[in-house]
Amino acid sequence: MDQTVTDFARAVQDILFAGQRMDQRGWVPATAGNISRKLADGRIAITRSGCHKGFLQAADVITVDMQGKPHSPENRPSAETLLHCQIYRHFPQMGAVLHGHSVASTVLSMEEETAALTLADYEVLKVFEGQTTHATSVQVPLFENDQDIAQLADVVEPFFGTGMPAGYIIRGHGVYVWGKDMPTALARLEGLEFLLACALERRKLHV
Ligand SMILES: CSCCC(=O)C(=O)COP(=O)(O)O
Ligand SMILES: [Zn+2]
Repeated sequence: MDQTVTDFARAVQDILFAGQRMDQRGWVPATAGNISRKLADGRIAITRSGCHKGFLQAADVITVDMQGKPHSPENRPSAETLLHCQIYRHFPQMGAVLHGHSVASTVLSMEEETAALTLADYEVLKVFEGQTTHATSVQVPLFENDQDIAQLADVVEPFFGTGMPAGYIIRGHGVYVWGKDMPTALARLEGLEFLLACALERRKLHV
């Protein structure tokens, strides 16, 4: 079988599996969230816009180029495709991007008045690239939500030069994480969501 077809088929499997895992944890309510995987030929396999990510079918995964243009004009890619493309352009070694809408990321980002959420002294910080100890802190940048995704991408752009270690959060919206492959991206998402849940619980204790 053609390597390209096999690679795409494997990407579809990765994306459907990731959607199920994210749905099991309540991170893709309604039709929220989107998932992508870079293909060996430089195309991006990404979820269609408006489908429930917990019940994806193979037909719900389409391909776009690095500028976010679908290879088949009749396909409507995720409304947030440009944010995925931006990550792949800045981090060519990355192979998967996940976007989820968890309660913790949504609530904490609406409560936090500064420009970043600080996660410090947690053992699970070691899930993020380059982190080797609990005795550290990770800043997760917060960006204002915007229906104009190209405009939102422009706001995020300067932060890629700062070595964002874990990903970022759009206020009142959700998280973006990435990894060299889907298992790594999923581990980062689960690690970040665990830490956000801890932070939310701690805020409840101190009300
Ligand atoms: C119902 S959530 C609103 C859209 C959104 O934020 C999202 O993550 C899903 O958009 P998509 O176009 O990828 O389905
Ligand atoms: Zn979203």
